[in-house]
Amino acid sequence: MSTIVPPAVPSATLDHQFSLQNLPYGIFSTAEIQPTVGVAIGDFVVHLKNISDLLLNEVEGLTIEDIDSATLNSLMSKPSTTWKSLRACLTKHLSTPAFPTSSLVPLTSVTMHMPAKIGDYTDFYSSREHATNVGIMFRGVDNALQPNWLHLPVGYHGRASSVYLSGTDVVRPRGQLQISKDDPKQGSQHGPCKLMDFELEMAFFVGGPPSPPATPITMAEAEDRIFGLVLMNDWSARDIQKWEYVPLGPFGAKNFATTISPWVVSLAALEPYRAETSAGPVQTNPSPLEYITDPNYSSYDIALSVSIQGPSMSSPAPVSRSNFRNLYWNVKQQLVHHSVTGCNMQPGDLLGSGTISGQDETSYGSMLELCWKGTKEVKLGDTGEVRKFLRDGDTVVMEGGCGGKEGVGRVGFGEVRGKILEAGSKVVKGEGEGVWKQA
Ligand SMILES: O=C(O)/C=C/C(=O)CC(=O)CC(=O)O
Ligand SMILES: [Ca+2]
Ligand SMILES: [Mg+2]
Repeated sequence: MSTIVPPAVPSATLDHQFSLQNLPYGIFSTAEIQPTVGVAIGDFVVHLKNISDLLLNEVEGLTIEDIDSATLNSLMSKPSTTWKSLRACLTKHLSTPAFPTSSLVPLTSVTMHMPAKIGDYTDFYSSREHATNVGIMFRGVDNALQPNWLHLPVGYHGRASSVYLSGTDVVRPRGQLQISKDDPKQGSQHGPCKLMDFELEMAFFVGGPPSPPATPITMAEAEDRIFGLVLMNDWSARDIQKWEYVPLGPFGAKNFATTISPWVVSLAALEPYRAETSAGPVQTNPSPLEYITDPNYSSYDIALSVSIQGPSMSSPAPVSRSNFRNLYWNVKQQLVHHSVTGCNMQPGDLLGSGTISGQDETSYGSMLELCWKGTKEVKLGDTGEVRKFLRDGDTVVMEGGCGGKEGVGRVGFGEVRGKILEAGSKVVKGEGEGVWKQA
């Protein structure tokens, strides 16, 4: 556990989201530096290639591709022992006054890029409160939580190629919408989504060498197969979803855009913030089958928030505050269940947590729940503005981090943000791989 301020980077105080405890990985570039691997520390990024002699010498199994590539896939594909010794090596050198400051690039001068080439993307549905709330709204109180839900982490395979980086503008989708809200027999019409929504999620990147087919990952192996976590907004078109989801689940309502934050935070960084078993949901009624039983409920105390900034507002107003530990199924259980049938897991695969809603209505992770399918208005601070679903020009900002533990550095995730553009708007590639902006 790192409790000191690195002498060569005085900005990395214990209160800084990129304290010495964090050391998240990302892909950055500047006017002079092509996209490459960096580690955030205080107000700077460590340019790993710049200290490659030191790292390659001391970290067994590390290669130059791992620390100088346009994605983190090579580093992710290494065994967890390599990521752990890289972290230990960085921590050791950053703790000395002799750390070479010539390798530090100011955060204000960098452009961030997609952290990895995502081979496959899966999204879970692991908050009991979210599943219950959506179930009540889509299927009624009696069928809210399906009979399988407490036995396995429900999920669906999403679309990897439309996972974009924070900052991407999201064009309001067009699709099929039910003509009558209450009577599906009247059929559908084509038009712009009217019930545009966000979903507050986190997601993890699979790490370690690719698993061969028919080789399920066990609970004992799971932590060594999780490279790190990011924030995620799973943009959702609720009216498209309502009409299309029967019986195979989400399709076009969630395949047009999903955005993630650029810095990947390791489980080692989160370790001091592991949630007490008593702080998480109890899994005893029913107890999970043995292959997904976690002896110590493994989750993390990560505070999460969602804010919305309308076009006429000067800053985003908070609409929800939740916590990662609200999830019923944890990341290890999600990974193990995903592979139980023999599904091969690859470094760079992205697994979304599902919308993170808590019990309190101020902790709901989607507008669908916050406005209870349009029956309530959500106030945007004291601006006088209210919302049910998202309007064109609205920017959604999600933030997350761990902190406030005596003597332990903060571990922040930064933010994931995105603006809604009017249906039919054109976008072009923005600054940074994985970013799309209004044309
Ligand atoms: O039909 C339903 O119950 C709704 C499913 C979802 O909205 C899927 C989803 O994205 C899961 C999640 O984020 O928790
Ligand atoms: Ca989702
Ligand atoms: Mg999505």
